[in-house]
Amino acid sequence: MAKQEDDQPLYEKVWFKRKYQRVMDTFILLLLLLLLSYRLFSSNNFTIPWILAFICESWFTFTWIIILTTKWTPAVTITHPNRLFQRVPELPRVDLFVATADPVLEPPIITANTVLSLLALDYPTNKLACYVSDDGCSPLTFYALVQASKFAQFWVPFCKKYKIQLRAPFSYFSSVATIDSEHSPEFKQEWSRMKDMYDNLILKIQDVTRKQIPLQLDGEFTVFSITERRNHPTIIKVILENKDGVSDGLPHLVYVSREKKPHQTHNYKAGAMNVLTRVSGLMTNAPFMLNVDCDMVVNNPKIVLHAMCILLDPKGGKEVAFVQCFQQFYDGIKDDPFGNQWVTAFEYIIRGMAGLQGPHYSGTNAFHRRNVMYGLYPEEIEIGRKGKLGEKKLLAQQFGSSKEFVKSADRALDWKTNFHNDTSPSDCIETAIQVAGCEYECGTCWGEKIGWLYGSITEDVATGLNIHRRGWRSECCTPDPIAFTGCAPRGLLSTMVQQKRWASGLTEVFFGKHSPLTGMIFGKIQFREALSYFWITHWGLRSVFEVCYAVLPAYCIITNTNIFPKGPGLWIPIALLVIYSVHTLLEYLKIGLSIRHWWNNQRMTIITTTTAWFIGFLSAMLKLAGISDTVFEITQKEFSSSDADEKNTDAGRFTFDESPAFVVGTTILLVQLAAILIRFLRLQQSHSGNGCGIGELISSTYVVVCYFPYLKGLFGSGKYGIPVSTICKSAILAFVFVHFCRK
Ligand SMILES: O=c1ccn([C@@H]2O[C@H](COP(=O)(O)OP(=O)(O)O[C@H]3O[C@H](CO)[C@@H](O)[C@H](O)[C@H]3O)[C@@H](O)[C@H]2O)c(=O)[nH]1
Ligand SMILES: [Mn+2]
Repeated sequence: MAKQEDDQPLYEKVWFKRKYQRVMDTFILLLLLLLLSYRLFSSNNFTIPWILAFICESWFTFTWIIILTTKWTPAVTITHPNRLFQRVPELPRVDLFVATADPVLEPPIITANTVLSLLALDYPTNKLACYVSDDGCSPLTFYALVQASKFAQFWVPFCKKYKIQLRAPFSYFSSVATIDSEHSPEFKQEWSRMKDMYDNLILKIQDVTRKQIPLQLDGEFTVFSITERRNHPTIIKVILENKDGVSDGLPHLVYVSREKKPHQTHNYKAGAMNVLTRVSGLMTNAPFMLNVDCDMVVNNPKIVLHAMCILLDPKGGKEVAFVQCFQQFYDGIKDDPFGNQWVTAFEYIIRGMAGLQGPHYSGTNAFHRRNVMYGLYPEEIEIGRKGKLGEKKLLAQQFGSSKEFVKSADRALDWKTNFHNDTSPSDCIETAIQVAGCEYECGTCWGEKIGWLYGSITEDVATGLNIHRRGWRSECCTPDPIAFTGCAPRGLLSTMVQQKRWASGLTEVFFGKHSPLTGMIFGKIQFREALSYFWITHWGLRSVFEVCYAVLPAYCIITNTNIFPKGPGLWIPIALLVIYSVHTLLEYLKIGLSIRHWWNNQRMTIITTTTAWFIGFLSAMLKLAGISDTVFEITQKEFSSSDADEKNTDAGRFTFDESPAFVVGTTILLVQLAAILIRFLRLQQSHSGNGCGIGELISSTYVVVCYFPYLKGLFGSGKYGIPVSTICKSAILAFVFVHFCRK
């Protein structure tokens, strides 16, 4: 019996078929091919718009093939944490990384909650260490963490004693706002005490944030009195230290604000992660690292155990470089008005990738192997790095000049999961300050071959791609309840900032030296995996085709030409639109989403690709041309206490500002409106025979329907209206376009 248990795997991977989906996807592909061949063989119609339409549709067909192969063989992983204790004599250490960068866009109370939820994980506390990177170098964030650590002394035991699931206090207290009589008096008493303490914590943090009580920069805080955000020495503070190594105490908690100098590039989040990797390498050197964004709170306290099932599995585990949990949100607005919750993308695309070489790394909610981050290849598993590159001199060239760090890296590169340092964090502060300096990486492999990669503001995709390129696999971990939840952008403006950043970052990857294509040809990215990476990284480029396809019908109406067939041929694009819509709608309904959710997402796909992605693409092009650099603009996170929600009755309404993305959108809308107007006033140029038909009118109207929130914005006021300057710019552009068409 015991023997049998020994043989049971720690996790299973189950591939499944979505037959109906396969049929529909294939059918849509056939329709696309039919449309393309119709275009090829209708020789009477080789006009410029016709050829442009053909090029765009070829591109769409190509991306459809990619989506189809990505979705073809989805898989789920089932983990068995209860077997872990029988199979693994000693659980390995895990270092927990949290990144924050701006105390205004990322309120410290959010970071404090994330940290509290991590400190309270169901895992031996002497095996955990939590490192917070603060790129904002903010005394407020530090203050919030210090206060949170005091609260943690009570909060963590409370959570563990009563097996609380939600261990970020704000999510717990908003789900359990009052307690009823069925609980024991003891629990009630402790609950009230916790609630009071937490309310007190919020008050304290809010008071200093709103500057009602000035933060005294003395004692622990003195270092902050001489700092500027972009010009300051490294600050490392050990806030909590589990000196006795007890398994039911509190984990270490370390605050790190890496050195910044005004003219030194700091590589945004990737740079921050690399500093945490080195600092933690000196302090705890855990074989595994979990990284989360400051807003991603733990939703399933057993998540580390689930992830360890995959990473420690004797068979599968050795090929798996990282375990990715889905990005899900606790404050998503109903029916996803801005299309930033990605529910279907995870369900269909990422699960699809999970059935191939594995999901891409999405920047947060991922467990990494330290030695893989240090550049290890799967072949080096058994021998470790020692055999080949073990020489200390070589290691120092790659990892930098700190002897202590090189030693720790050397140990990490040995394929063992139970290595660790015996020193305690506060013993290594001086060496840690050295490795967090902004010149430490000069001349080393950091950001190139080691750690999080530089050069793209979507460092996550680049880094994951590089790991897959070396032949590693990755795995999804989707336990029930879900692992982490975070803030989804709550408005159109922050959504646009995020989407623009992704589009430019992904374009950088697409055209960079670590593109999916080179990864496949020169590396070990499998063919279908490379295709799905192609899909992720082509977002910026896709916008060019989408913008082109959106203005083509308007062009045709104005010039009285056509891109769609007439007569029976017109049924091909109509059938495509209808079947595609019904099929995607069913995909939404099948996983419990509403029709409204589906429509919002359809609409936002058109709006986002033609605006934010287009601008993102252009800025990546400027970077590639060496004209300007791309900047990591942080997404705003809002701390949603219940009263803020009440005020926020208009959540989901579109708001606008003067950003260039809105100029593009407004121009596209005005061009369609102008075209439709021209058509109804019968101002079109007359043509013999081949004039514009109903197909173009339908398309143009469809674009207007998708852009309806913009139409409302034209007449809206305040933040709900498109700024006059934007309307003027767009009107001029639209006028130039119409004029150009009519010439
Ligand atoms: O200079 C910087 C900039 C950002 N961050 C942190 O990076 C994280 C992600 O930034 P956020 O603005 O929340 O980006 P999202 O749009 O939510 O990010 C998604 O996309 C990013 C890549 O574009 C990934 O890094 C993220 O993990 C992923 O969640 C946050 O914790 C920031 O504090 C830093 O530490 N330093
Ligand atoms: Mn985020």
